[in-house]
Amino acid sequence: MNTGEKIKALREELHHHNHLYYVLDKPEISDYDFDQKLKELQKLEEAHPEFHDDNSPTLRVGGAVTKNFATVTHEHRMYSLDNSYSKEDLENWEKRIRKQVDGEVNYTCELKYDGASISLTYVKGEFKQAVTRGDGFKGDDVTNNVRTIRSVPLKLKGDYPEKFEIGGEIVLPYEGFAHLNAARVEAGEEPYANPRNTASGSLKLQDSSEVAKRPLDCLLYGLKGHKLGLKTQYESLEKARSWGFKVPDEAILAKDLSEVLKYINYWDVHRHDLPYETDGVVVKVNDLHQQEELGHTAKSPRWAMAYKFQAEQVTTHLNKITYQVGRTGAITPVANLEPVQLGGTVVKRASLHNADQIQKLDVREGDEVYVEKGGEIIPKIIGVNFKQRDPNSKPTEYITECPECGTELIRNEGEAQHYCPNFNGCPPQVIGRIQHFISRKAMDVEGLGGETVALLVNEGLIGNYADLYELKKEQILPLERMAEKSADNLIQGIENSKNIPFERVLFALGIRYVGETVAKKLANHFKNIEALEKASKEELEKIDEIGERIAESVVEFFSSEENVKNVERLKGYGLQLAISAEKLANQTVKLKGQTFVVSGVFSMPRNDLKKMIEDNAGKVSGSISSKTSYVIAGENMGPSKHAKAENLGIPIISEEDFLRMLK
Ligand SMILES: NC(=O)c1ccc[n+]([C@@H]2O[C@H](COP(=O)([O-])OP(=O)(O)OC[C@H]3O[C@@H](n4cnc5c(N)ncnc54)[C@H](O)[C@@H]3O)[C@@H](O)[C@H]2O)c1
Ligand SMILES: [Zn+2]
Repeated sequence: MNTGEKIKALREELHHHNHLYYVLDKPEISDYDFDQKLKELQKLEEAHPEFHDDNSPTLRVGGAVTKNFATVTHEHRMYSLDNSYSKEDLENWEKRIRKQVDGEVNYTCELKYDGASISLTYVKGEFKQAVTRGDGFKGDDVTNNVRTIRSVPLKLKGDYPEKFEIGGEIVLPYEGFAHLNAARVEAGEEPYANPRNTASGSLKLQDSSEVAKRPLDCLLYGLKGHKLGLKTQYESLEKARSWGFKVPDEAILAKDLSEVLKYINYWDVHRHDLPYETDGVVVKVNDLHQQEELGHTAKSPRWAMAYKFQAEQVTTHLNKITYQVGRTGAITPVANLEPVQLGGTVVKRASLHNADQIQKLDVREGDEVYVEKGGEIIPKIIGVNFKQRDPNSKPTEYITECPECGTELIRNEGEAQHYCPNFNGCPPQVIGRIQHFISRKAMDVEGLGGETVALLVNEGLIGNYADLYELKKEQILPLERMAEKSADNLIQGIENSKNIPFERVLFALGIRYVGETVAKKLANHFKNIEALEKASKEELEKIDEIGERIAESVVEFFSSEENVKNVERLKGYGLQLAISAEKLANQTVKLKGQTFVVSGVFSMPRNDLKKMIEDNAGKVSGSISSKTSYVIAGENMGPSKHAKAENLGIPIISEEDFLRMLK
């Protein structure tokens, strides 16, 4: 095939897949494969401009009008987005932008909602019309269908403009999707393949009362109109939200590309915690003037770029669901899979998180499941291939007893996780708690690792962390792989841990919900373990940022005789169970009741500054709000923070001003 024929064939192939995807909602290849083919075509076209064609899929928005609805010409054209898959792609995009606009460029980062593109028109605060993207110039009038979606406001509140359009995405959240499919399977109908295509298909149903039965949602992201009086994309999101639109608040303002990348990396890992599908992040030049300067290509705005997550996804068979018991007794359901190659490793197990997740996805033993890997975390099951479900399969019944010790499981109200309450008798809890105790951020016992802890417990040499301090060299020498030197190191490591400060000992105790930060708070507040032991739930709850859940957990911990005995023993061995005199001397309550936001670069490390605030009973907060007492500004403080503080009338002080406050 020569190049011309190759280009022609690719175009035809892509037209065909566009039709399957946008019109029939039944794609036959993955999005990734589609995008690769599109990229290939793009490259060929760039290298061979002689084959230019205005109708090429590289130059046109992929959809079409369906003729099943009234056709509406868009007043404001609707565009697609350019895609990037790597840091380099984004950097190149940024370079291009910088050449075209003057001044500083900030970005709004939003999630890329995976559904069907829609434009809503509002006049005098009332919902008037909803039109699909279609081919970008014209779309289908689906007003009656969209009216049935509860999150689409029919009447707006606040100071909205007289007339405007707002762009958004109609999505089908996971939970609704699973329900919908379960009902279909039960009724002997074919289940839907994925939420995106189902959302898009639902929108095109002829009977609005059918649409009303689909739990669709509408997420909005872009205002269009004349004289809206807006300056930035971020501001327009806030405004739209204030008028009553569902604008997800995961969006952030990023001052440069490194912040953009941070956002991307975060959501690449955390996107599965969202109730709906996202396939990436959309980065937009924040300033609307700059956006205007940059303009559009035939297909996409130049001021925006989608970053698509690499969805490394496979399907495999779920053989069995088993349950793991963690050190705090929390139960995690685990999917045992038919081994499958994914992202360079063989995956055999995937987390199912908790009972809600199993229910949400409606996962059952024997299902074909979609497994995905994001970042460093263990793979997740993100859905079920309902088409291949055995019609006789039964919903998963969650266990009621601990798989390790047989104790009846507990699930507190409002909590996702079940747990085993047999704190001191459940083997994985006993081992896990000691492993946590010796870990680096806790007692940091050198020469002792997690496997040795398990060995010591299984050999009956220790049963809790206090027992560590009774260990003798002669006892551990006979253990497997233990030599003279490693035994000495172990004993020395345990001895050295007696100098670890109180707050870390408190963290090491492994009280549920008492993480590093909470441990620090409690240590600073109570100063010693006796005071903490005596504290009532009410007293604990009075402390800043200590909620009911933590307070209950602390009280519960000290209500166990066994725990109190262990703590007494630790005290007896000489562990630090009170704040040191030296540290006490540096503490005051001078900043009590005051909240500080620290921003910029200072003469001392920022963490030291924060520690000084906390040591003097002040509070550190990450973002400026009306509750902020002072903003301590260092060099290079971000302009948006500066503006926000000024707007709210919050005093901005220097490092020297702050130090003077402490004098
Ligand atoms: N598998 C297939 O056969 C097949 C066929 C055609 C298209 N596709 C997929 O569809 C993609 C093309 O679709 P497209 O043209 O809609 O582009 P796109 O989905 O890559 O991006 C553009 C759309 O993103 C949406 N969007 C979601 N969140 C947004 C936000 N916060 N801000 C702005 N826009 C947001 C908008 O509706 C916009 O129209 C392809 O890259 C491919 O992945 C797949
Ligand atoms: Zn148990």
